[in-house]
Amino acid sequence: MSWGYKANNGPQKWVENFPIADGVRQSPIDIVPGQASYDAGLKPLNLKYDPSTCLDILNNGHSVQVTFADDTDSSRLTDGPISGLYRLKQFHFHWGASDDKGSEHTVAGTKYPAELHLVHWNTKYASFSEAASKPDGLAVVGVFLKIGGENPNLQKLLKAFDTIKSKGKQTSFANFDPSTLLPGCLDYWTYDGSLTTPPLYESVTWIVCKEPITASSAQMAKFRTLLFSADGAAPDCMVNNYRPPQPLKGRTVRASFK
Ligand SMILES: C[C@@H](NC(=O)c1ccc(Cl)c(S(N)(=O)=O)c1)c1ccccc1O
Ligand SMILES: [Zn+2]
Repeated sequence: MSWGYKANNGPQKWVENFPIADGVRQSPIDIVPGQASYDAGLKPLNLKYDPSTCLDILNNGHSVQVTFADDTDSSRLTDGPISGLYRLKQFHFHWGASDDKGSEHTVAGTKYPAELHLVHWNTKYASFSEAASKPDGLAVVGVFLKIGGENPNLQKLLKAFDTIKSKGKQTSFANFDPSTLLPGCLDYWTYDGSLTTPPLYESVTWIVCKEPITASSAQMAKFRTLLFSADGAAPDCMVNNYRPPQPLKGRTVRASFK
């Protein structure tokens, strides 16, 4: 049986096939603002995305993912806590069965209804898959979603959901600008962590934005119409696809803001 988010294959069981689940730099974590240390040396994030690199949107059986052409530097992240240039590979979300949970990172114990992850890989390596297992291989920008007014930029994504309801469904998705999903203020916390899904590689520089973006409760309900299950199988709602916070194990969380 493959990994998932249920009692019999979920986060508490992942260590059986992925022993690094008990590693020293696992993600997500609970971010405690009062314990983060302000670092004046941290640069502002420099994100530049080219909508023409947007390729398609897919239900990978664990989340909904939008993938990008990463054969050029036209959608990339520089500065912030990283050195060098990291190319955008994909973005995806994690969310709950109800509006009171769903994010992977938490802030002083507070759970948000969802969390967006923009996954970038270090161009000192030849590809995403080569970078994914290196300690400085990946940089993920995390953005919390909170319940508020309808988010028109999210609406473009949600409209595609009916065509990718079940696992393995994919459809072309062009000219989407992921910067429309970023908050106005790019203050962030940063720490060394891991993929939050198997294979849980400890290869991620996490960059978690302090300011959430909004989604309406109806938009959150749309995420919950997606299925973990493939066409023809018993429908299994895609909800609670989040890993809970992991032990900090002595790591420092830095803040880009006072
Ligand atoms: C669910 C999906 N995971 C990723 O693609 C993924 C990749 C990199 C990062 Cl950094 C993250 S994360 N959540 O830490 O931002 C998630 C997945 C994993 C394995 C096999 C198939 C599959 O679809
Ligand atoms: Zn993720």
